Order: sequence, then C-alpha cells, then structure tokens
Amino acid sequence: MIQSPDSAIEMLAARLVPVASENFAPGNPASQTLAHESISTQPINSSLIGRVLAEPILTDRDSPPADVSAMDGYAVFPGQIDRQLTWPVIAESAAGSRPPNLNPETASQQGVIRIFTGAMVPVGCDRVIQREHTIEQVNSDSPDTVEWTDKAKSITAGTNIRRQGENQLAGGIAVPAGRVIQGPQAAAITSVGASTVSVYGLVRVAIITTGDELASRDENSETLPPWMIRNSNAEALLGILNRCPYVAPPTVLHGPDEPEELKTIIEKALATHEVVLLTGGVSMGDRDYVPTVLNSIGAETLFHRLPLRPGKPILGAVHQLNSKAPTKLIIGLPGNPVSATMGVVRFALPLIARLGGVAAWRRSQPTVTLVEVGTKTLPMHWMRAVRLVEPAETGNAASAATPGLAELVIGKGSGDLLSLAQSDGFIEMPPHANNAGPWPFYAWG
Ligand SMILES: Nc1nc2c(c(=O)[nH]1)N[C@H]1C(S)=C(S)[C@@H](COP(=O)(O)OP(=O)(O)OC[C@H]3O[C@@H](n4cnc5c(N)ncnc54)[C@H](O)[C@@H]3O)O[C@H]1N2
Ligand code: MOO
Repeated sequence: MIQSPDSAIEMLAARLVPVASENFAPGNPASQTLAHESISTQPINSSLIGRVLAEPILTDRDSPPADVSAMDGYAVFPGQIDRQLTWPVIAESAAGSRPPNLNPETASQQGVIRIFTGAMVPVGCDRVIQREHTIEQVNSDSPDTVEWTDKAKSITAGTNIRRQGENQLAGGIAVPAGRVIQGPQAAAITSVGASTVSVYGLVRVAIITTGDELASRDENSETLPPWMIRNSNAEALLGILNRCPYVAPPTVLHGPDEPEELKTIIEKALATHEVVLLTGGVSMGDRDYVPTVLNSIGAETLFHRLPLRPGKPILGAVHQLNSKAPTKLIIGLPGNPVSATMGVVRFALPLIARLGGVAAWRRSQPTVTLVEVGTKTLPMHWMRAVRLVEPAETGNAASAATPGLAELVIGKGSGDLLSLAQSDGFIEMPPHANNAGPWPFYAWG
C-alpha cells in the first residue's frame, strides 16, 4: 500500500526512461512506428530555449581563453606598488585587441599598463588596480601617470585577474546533459562555440477528459441544461502543461461514459503519445470505467487511491505495447476540478520532466509559511489552495523578513474551481499536521 504522493511518483518514475533514449537507437522498431522525434541535432537558436540537453556540451578551449582583467584600471608588475608611488602609463590593453607585447623585465622598470575589463593581462603582470583606487593624471606632452592610494597599496597579487581556464578547461563540461536550455545555458553553449546540440524529443501528452455531462466551453447558458457543465478540466490541464517547454502541444480528446468507446480512444492516444492524462471516471460510480478499461488494454496499474485529499481516487499506471516498446505513463486524475488541477501539478509534472530527460525532475519545492492555520487536521496528505501574501500585508515587522508567506484559500471542496481561481498554487501538509509550516508550495505557473 503506497503511503505518500512522493512514493507513488517514485514508483511510476522507476518504470520510465527519457523519451529520446528509447528512440535514439538505430533500427529500434519503436522509433519507427512512433515516428517520434529522436535526439535531434539542431542549430542553436531561440527555438532551442526550453529543450533538454541530451548530451553534455563541451568547451572548445579554456574558459576564459586567457588571463583577463576583471576591472578597468592598471595592470602592474610584481613589486611596482611598493617600489614607487607614481608611475607613468606606458601601454594599454583593451578588450578585443591583442595585448601589448612587452618585456616584463624592462617594462616593470618603466611603468604600468592601462587595462580594461575583459582585456588580456600582459605577460608578467600580477594584479589589476581598479582605476578608482588611483589618482590619475592626464598629460598632453608626456605619458599619463597614476598614483597609488592607500587602498591600491592593499591590493594583493592575483587580484582582479580572471585566470585562463578558471571556469573550465578545454574539453571539460560546459553544460551537463539533462539541463533545460534557458538563458544561461544558451549563453554557455554559445560561448564555447558549439554549433550543434543534442536535445531530447518533445514529450507528447494526450489529455482525455471523460464524462457524459461535459459540454463544449462554447455552449451558452440558454442552451446548456443544468445537468450539463462545460469541460473546464481540459483547460486546467492545458494551462498547467503550457509551462513545460519540453512538452509538444498536447492533444485533447474526450471520451464518453461508455467502455468500448473509451477503450478505443485510450488505445489511440497511447499509440502516439508518451503520456495519457485522463480526468474523471476513476472513482466508485457504476459509470467510472477508467480502471477497468485500463485493465482490459493490458495497462499495469501501480496504484489506485492514495491517502490524499483532494484526489484520493487517483490512479497511476504504465503501458507497454510490447516488450520492446517504450513504457507509457497513464495518470487517471479524479474528475473533480480541484483534484484534477492539483493532481496534474503534483504527479504529472515531475514525471513528464523525467520523460523529457530533465536530470533534476525530482526537484524540491520552494516552501511557504501560513499566516494563519486552522485547528482541523486530516489523517492523510492534504493539498490546500493558498494565495501568496506580501510580507507587508501582515503588518507584522518580525514576519516581514520571512520569505514565502501564504494564506489559505478556503473553498467549498474539490468541485469549487472558482475559489481555486483565486489561488496562486497549493501547499501539501502531511497527515495530522496543523501548524504554519513551512510547507512545500506548488505554484500554478
Ligand atoms: N462512493 C464514492 N463516491 C465518490 C468517492 C468515493 O470514494 N466513494 N470519491 C469522491 C472523490 S474524492 C472524487 S475526487 C470523485 C472522483 O470521481 P471520478 O474521478 O470518477 O470523476 P467523475 O465522477 O467523472 O467526476 C467527478 C466530478 O467532476 C466533474 N468533472 C469531471 N470531469 C470534468 C471536466 N472535464 N470538467 C469539469 N468538471 C468535470 C464531474 O461532473 C463531477 O462533478 O468521486 C467522488 N465520489
Ligand atoms: O479526492 Mo476528491 O478529489 O476529494 O474530491
């Protein structure tokens, strides 16, 4: 019996491997029948932002490629600061220019070198003095001069020099595999001159809503009878998945409360998607066909029902077309809108990240502290909608320093999608807890 959401996620994750490693092997029949984008070698451009690196990016040369100055100022030779208070400026080293070619022995007797941030440090110089720690004198008919301030005299050897290779040596890892390419990774990839990168294929997700009560979101209230409701879960799931840049635009399907038709839809979805997210039909009703239909197609249900509120009836399963085919993930989310929305964040997002090749898919959540807690407790894991509050709003100077404050958004239960719309996310409390936390916070965006 699985006791926690985390252990349920681990159990599913243990059966999944990142999409591309299934599809990369040449001649793998799965890759042909799936026609899925395998690890693709693509030029670096903005469309790669959000994709997951399938192979590490290596540096083509030392980073930085030479000793360079970290400051605008004066490069000095050993001993120059102590030897003399005022020095002529005999040369200049600018970013983007070859450094002056000086003989350290003679140059160190003659003067210092004006240098700019990012410029190469001339051979023999052992530190850079920021210009603001000098008194500069501009001369028209003789070299400019600099005089050391007391601050300049305290600057020790090695200061303000970025050493060749201090970030990474040539051939070392610039960005490891499994990283999502965001701004810093794109910059690192560019800086090491990589012209191509390997990324995992996009994870294909199918959303299947179920239930005969569901109508199109375009239905107007004059024609929509009170026993019908608009299909809001599809929008909730799409909105949440939209934040995963390594997910292909999801397919949205709808199944009726009829097992044969539902079976056909699920099988079709499994053929062309790595993930099938169902909403509704997992509970105890006579028309809750999801568990039996999954059974009938040979899916392996790893858990059905967890000690969790909302979302107790949640179902996690895997499916393999044949022993060589990739293992697909199926999550049966309870139909209640609050359960489905929290469930997709809590269960589907980390597992989709795992399938997408994200190395840190098991990332720990930020935490928030509640400004006020009730007395109620539950003997199960409790996901509770919260709104983030500005520290100042509490009017309490001591708590203003506390990061991540939140207040509970009290709703009318797992059908109350309108109160959920007033929240920023939810916290999860373990069984029997009723203190202010801090508790892990799961944001909507
Ligand atoms: N006898 C029992 N009944 C129920 C139990 C139980 O343990 N014993 N569990 C309850 C809990 S908790 C939940 S959660 C729900 C889950 O039920 P299902 O997953 O089978 O979902 P449905 O019955 O199909 O729908 C529940 C509810 O959600 C609405 N819904 C469904 N899909 C959508 C959608 N796409 N957009 C908007 N709203 C949707 C649906 O109309 C129902 O109101 O079961 C309890 N029952
Ligand atoms: O678990 Mo249900 O989701 O409480 O309403």
